Amino acid sequence: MKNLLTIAGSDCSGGAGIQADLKTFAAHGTFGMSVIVSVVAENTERVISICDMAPSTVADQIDAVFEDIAVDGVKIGMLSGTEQMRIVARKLKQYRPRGVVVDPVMLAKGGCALMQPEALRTLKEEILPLACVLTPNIPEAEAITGRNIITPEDRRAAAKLMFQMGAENILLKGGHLSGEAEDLLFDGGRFYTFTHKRIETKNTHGTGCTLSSAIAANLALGLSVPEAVREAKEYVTGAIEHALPIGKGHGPTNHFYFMKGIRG
Ligand SMILES: Nc1ncnc2c1ncn2[C@@H]1O[C@H](COP(=O)(O)OP(=O)(O)OP(=O)(O)O)[C@@H](O)[C@H]1O
Ligand SMILES: Cc1ncc(COP(=O)(O)O)c(N)n1
Repeated sequence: MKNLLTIAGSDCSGGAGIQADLKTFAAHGTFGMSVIVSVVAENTERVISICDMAPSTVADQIDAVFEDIAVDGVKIGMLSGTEQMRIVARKLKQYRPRGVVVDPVMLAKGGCALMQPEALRTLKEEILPLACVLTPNIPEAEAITGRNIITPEDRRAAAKLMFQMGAENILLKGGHLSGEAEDLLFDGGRFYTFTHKRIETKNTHGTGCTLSSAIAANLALGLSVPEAVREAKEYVTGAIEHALPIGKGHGPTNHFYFMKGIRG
């Protein structure tokens, strides 16, 4: 059994954040653990409030996991502010886990900021270089690189820039493009594309969380980065195809669509 840790925010409505990550880890047959960095009161329609954990509470949770359990992979999601980023960076430098996937979460679907804008510099300087795989969507990549990303050439240039900034592999997600949902991977040498036709649905709450934790699980299970991304793309596509019409807004991805009776 591989042991996977998510360091992220809690989504009480179960569709994104820690909850999506733990469901993804379970669906990959791995043992999921969680360090809660922020408690987000949110649902499929809106974010009501965000309560950040004290940095010492984040540090204690990370210590509790690493002093006791062998960690085979880590996914980092929502880190709301500079202090939370600094403590996570310090602890990961101390424990040096393999296979860290960083999803640089900035906004919820409804547009609410999940990362304070002034934390962008710390994200770039302290979190991004920890990434074995960095998984920005297009607006996140624009914020990180400071460039507009419109054409396919812009996407390749942005990926190269994020590689130079210290991430080992960059997966630039295409959920925000029009047309096909095409994700672009750059490993410092080659580009790979992973494409699926766009699924017409409003139920896309937690797609980015699902994809990044599936990549972390696949890496821990021994796949190479391109294989881990290819399998994770298949997983998230299925989870969107069968997404659940739960709630009044953007319903959640479905992690158990292959199980009898849990269908969208
Ligand atoms: N409507 C869709 N049809 C097919 N694939 C999609 C669709 N929307 C997103 N995806 C895929 O889902 C994955 C997550 O991409 P996306 O760009 O939506 O991430 P994100 O914006 O970070 O997610 P989140 O909204 O959870 O923060 C990518 O592989 C993307 O191509
Ligand atoms: C705690 C938490 N982490 C991440 C997201 C992003 O997911 P989405 O953009 O699908 O709402 C979220 N809404 N909440």
